[in-house]
Amino acid sequence: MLEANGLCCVRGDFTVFTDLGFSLPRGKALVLRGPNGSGKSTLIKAIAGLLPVRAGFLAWEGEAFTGDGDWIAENICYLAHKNALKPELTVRENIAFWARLHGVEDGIDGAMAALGIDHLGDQPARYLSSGQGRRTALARMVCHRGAIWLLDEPTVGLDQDSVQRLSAVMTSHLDRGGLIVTATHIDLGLARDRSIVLDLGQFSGKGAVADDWSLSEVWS
Ligand SMILES: Nc1ncnc2c1ncn2[C@@H]1O[C@H](COP(=O)(O)OP(=O)(O)OP(=O)(O)O)[C@@H](O)[C@H]1O
Repeated sequence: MLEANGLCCVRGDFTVFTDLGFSLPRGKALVLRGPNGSGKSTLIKAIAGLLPVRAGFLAWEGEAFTGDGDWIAENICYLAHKNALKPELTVRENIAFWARLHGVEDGIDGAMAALGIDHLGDQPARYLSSGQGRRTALARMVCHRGAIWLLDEPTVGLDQDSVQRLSAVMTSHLDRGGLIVTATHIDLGLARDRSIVLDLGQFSGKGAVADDWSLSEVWS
């Protein structure tokens, strides 16, 4: 269970959101919606430990986040707007590097097949198209053993087939007991009972609560 209670995040002198709360059980995705600038990336970065929280707290399995780097590396898989691939390494080498770092080394072939990039294994990352680069970053993510996936606009550059592959990969992660927080402007194709929508646009600066749970359900 990932929980946020009374969260307030500030960028510069701008309060992005205040009093934001949610409770996300394993097996579910929290889908962040809202217009540009409403705070989706800010919330994801705060969960990833990359931005300080001005007020409130985050908790995992009942324990408040401490910001410990080893814990974050082990439990949180963060995909930002940029793919962060090493351009001189091949697709396979990029994925293998990540898999060695995060502990799932036997999943490389399966991850490449799941994202439809098995034919690109020997291609240096600097020669990938935009969508191929994104698919490589997503395959790398599949090799992370962490339960918490943070995906900031994961579909950027993806064609329709790749979006379906991403949806399948996300569903598998949820089936394994993982959970996902993702910002997106498009429908990811997740089953309705697997996702909870949090619209930051309605609540930025005023407090935000997942729209299909009542307050008492969130905190009971
Ligand atoms: N370093 C910064 N200093 C000051 N304000 C910032 C900084 N970074 C972001 N902001 C502001 O914080 C607010 C939230 O930005 P954020 O990137 O979280 O929005 P978003 O919902 O992810 O937007 P988008 O849909 O465009 O990706 C915006 O108003 C933005 O201008």
